[in-house]
Amino acid sequence: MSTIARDPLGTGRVPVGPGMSMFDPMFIGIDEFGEHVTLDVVFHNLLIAGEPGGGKSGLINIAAATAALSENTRLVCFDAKLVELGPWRDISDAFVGPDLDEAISVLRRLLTVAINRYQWLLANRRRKVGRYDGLSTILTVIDEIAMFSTVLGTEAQQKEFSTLLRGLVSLGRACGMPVIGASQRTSWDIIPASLRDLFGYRCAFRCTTTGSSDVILGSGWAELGYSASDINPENRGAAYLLTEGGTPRRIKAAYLSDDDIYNIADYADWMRRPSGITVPATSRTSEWQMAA
Ligand SMILES: Nc1ncnc2c1ncn2[C@@H]1O[C@H](COP(=O)(O)OP(=O)(O)OP(=O)(O)O)[C@@H](O)[C@H]1O
Repeated sequence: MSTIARDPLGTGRVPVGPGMSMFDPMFIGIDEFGEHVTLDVVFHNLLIAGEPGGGKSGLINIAAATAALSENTRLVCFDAKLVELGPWRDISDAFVGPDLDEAISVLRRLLTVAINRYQWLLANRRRKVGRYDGLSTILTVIDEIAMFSTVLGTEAQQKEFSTLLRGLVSLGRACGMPVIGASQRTSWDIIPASLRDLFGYRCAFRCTTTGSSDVILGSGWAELGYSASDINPENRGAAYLLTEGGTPRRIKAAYLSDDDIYNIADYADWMRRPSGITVPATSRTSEWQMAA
């Protein structure tokens, strides 16, 4: 009789390592023709915005789940509400709740890692990291940017957070440190064009006005007929996705229920233990190594 060492999903079977990589296309849903929609997240930042209940957290969790199951990938989560990204806290290198001091300190550390990686790239005569460099992908996921940039802390701290975030979004993409940021509020003060334009991928879930849709996708798209205000409020998970150089595309994001999310998070946690079947990222540590 075979013995199952550990079976977090309670399926009675030994799970097989998924062998996923952040360098592979990340599946996020289907388009209006039923075709798979995938993103190249390692080299692009993703901005997700739209009115409450549109489906932002669903997409964020798809990305977090992919990262959690991918080899050599680390997660850094910012979630002032705690519960949206909470399932991933045990496998995150850092999980920041409603604490702006901590948010600033974690962003500073991420920027230091990014700068060290550029020094490494320069020393190795390279312009961006590759799949076989051995450097981990560090995915930073921020749910509700506005909580950190306008609600918590003092004005000076909020400004510092916004500056550091802009720095990470500008630096991260070539050194394997992409950022996925979400916002419920779709106004210029929360998503200024100078920040938005650093996101190569922009996903607009249902918005109330054409103006707020343009804040996410970019000025002029609503006039050309691409406005997330056209999305039926009942059609949750529907969005316009703009990828670099393209025109916005109607998509329906994939969706994971809360049970799915916790099952994947438990499985990822088990897989990441040294005794698991694979060890996707070097073990969790409170101090990131210089370029790992
Ligand atoms: N892709 C999807 N397919 C089907 N249903 C979805 C999808 N995404 C979201 N939903 C439904 O819509 C509800 C709200 O989704 P979600 O929490 O992701 O919205 P949100 O935009 O993050 O809201 P908030 O800003 O309040 O956090 C979900 O509980 C789910 O029932």
